[in-house]
Parts: sequence; structure tokens; C-alpha cells
Amino acid sequence: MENHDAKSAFRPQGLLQSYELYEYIVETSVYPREPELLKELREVTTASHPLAIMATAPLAGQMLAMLLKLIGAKRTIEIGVFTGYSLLLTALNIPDDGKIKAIDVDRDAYEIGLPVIKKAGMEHKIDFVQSEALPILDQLLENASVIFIYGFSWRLAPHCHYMLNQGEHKGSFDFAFVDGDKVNYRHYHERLMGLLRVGGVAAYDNTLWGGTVAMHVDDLPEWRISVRQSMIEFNKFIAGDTRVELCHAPIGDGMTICRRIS
Ligand SMILES: C[S@@+](CC[C@H](N)C(=O)[O-])C[C@H]1O[C@@H](n2cnc3c(N)ncnc32)[C@H](O)[C@@H]1O
Repeated sequence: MENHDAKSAFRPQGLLQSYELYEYIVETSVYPREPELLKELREVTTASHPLAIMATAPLAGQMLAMLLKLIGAKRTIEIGVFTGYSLLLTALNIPDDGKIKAIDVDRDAYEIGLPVIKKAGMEHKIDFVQSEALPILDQLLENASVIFIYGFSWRLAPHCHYMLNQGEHKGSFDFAFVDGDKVNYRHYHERLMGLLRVGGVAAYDNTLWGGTVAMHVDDLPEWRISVRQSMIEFNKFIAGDTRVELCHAPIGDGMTICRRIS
């Protein structure tokens, strides 16, 4: 296997055999139906960010939009926003009173796409949090809103009561799109199993990592190796996870779609 294959995730066609086949699909079925403001967001990203290729591919985006509609998603989580292609796409496919908890360490990238999100009238659905994703998911699971009620005991010693409104968000999300740091997918999955309702769906992007999961490690450039290993471990783990039904779709860079069943 030559190294150019190992880089295939960063070619527009992703895992498809040829650019011509990719072009055929997007020209026939994707671009003619892609909302104008998603196109605009793509263009703004390409013009403003050297890593525009990180944005979710419109072909995979179309499948996400279909999933959101099929399950009637209203409350969603997104890990890895970048300039907001998948975020705007999600916002466009949930109801007007739907809500997205969108988490990314990089606010600058989010702000590149924000004017387009505002133009689309979708900002009110989005709660963007600039942070590492893991602590935010933990907070949602714990939801420890602590109310201090100061009082005095018979000895006049102050004491306080803690009212822990624990777990309010447990099982309350319909959908999660995970496209952040790949090495944490396994940790994100554990949290999402608590946050998604039974019947809720999590979609994990890049799970074939340019096809490298099935390549020999000696044939790969250094920068591919650690994520490849994380993906191999995640794919193996999730395939055996009885809490979910799953579909490993070779779309884009590989997308694993899980439906929580217990
Ligand atoms: C592939 S991009 C996401 C693309 C996005 N879904 C789209 O449609 O444009 C990955 C994003 O994950 C973010 N990221 C990386 N590590 C993260 C972490 N630990 N927590 C939250 N976000 C993270 C990066 O800042 C980057 O914006």
C-alpha cells in the first residue's frame, strides 16, 4: 500500500474509488438539495481557514440530516464544531424549539461560520460552549446545581443545605454527532450512553480514518498512527457493545451510527 492511499481521507472523495464517482454523487444528489446557507458556510470556510477540509463532507451531512429527521431529533449534542457545517445542518433539521449543545475548544473557527448561522436564523437553537468536551459531558451527567441555604443551628453555627439536582440531563438527548478529537471517542461514548435517551442516536465520524484501520502500520506516515490505533480500539469496542445497535457506514471517512437500545 502506498502512502498516498493513507492520505485518502483528505481527498474530497474520501474512501470512494475515484473522484469521478464522488463528483457523480454530489452533483446528482447532494449539491442540488444542499441548502444555500450550508453552501455559503462551506464557501466561507474554504476562503477563511487553511484546514477547511476538516468540515463535515456534504455527502455525509446529507445522511446526518436524514437521520435527524427520521428520529425527530429535538435535543442534540455536537462534539467538534469547527466552523459549523454540521452544526448549521443540525439546526436546520430540528424543530424551532430544538436545542443543540455544541462543544469545541476553538471559538475562533466557530466565529467564522457564525454570521451564516445568524443569517439562517438558527442561532437561538445553539448553545456553544468553548471547552474540552469531556468535562462538559460530565457536567451534563452530574448537573450538580448546588443551592446554598444558609441557616443557623441551635448552637448558632452556620450550616448549609446542598440541593443537588442530579442527572437532570440523563437520557434527555435524542442525537449526538461526535467529530472532535478521535482519541477520546471511547470516553465520549460512555458519557453519551448516559445522556442519550433509549432510541437516541450517536454518529461518530472518521471511524475508518482514511482506510488506515485496515492498512499495515509500517505503510503509514507517522501522523496517522496514533489515531488509527484509537479508531481500531474504538471500532472493536463498539462492535461488541450490547447497549447499542450499530451501522458502520463507509461514507465520507467512515461513520459509525449507533442507536441506544438499553
Ligand atoms: C473535524 S473538526 C469538526 C468539523 C465539524 N463537525 C464541521 O462540520 O465542520 C474537529 C473539531 O474538534 C475540535 N476539538 C478537538 N479536540 C477537542 C476536544 N477535546 N474537545 C472539544 N473539541 C475538540 C477541534 O477544535 C475541531 O474544530
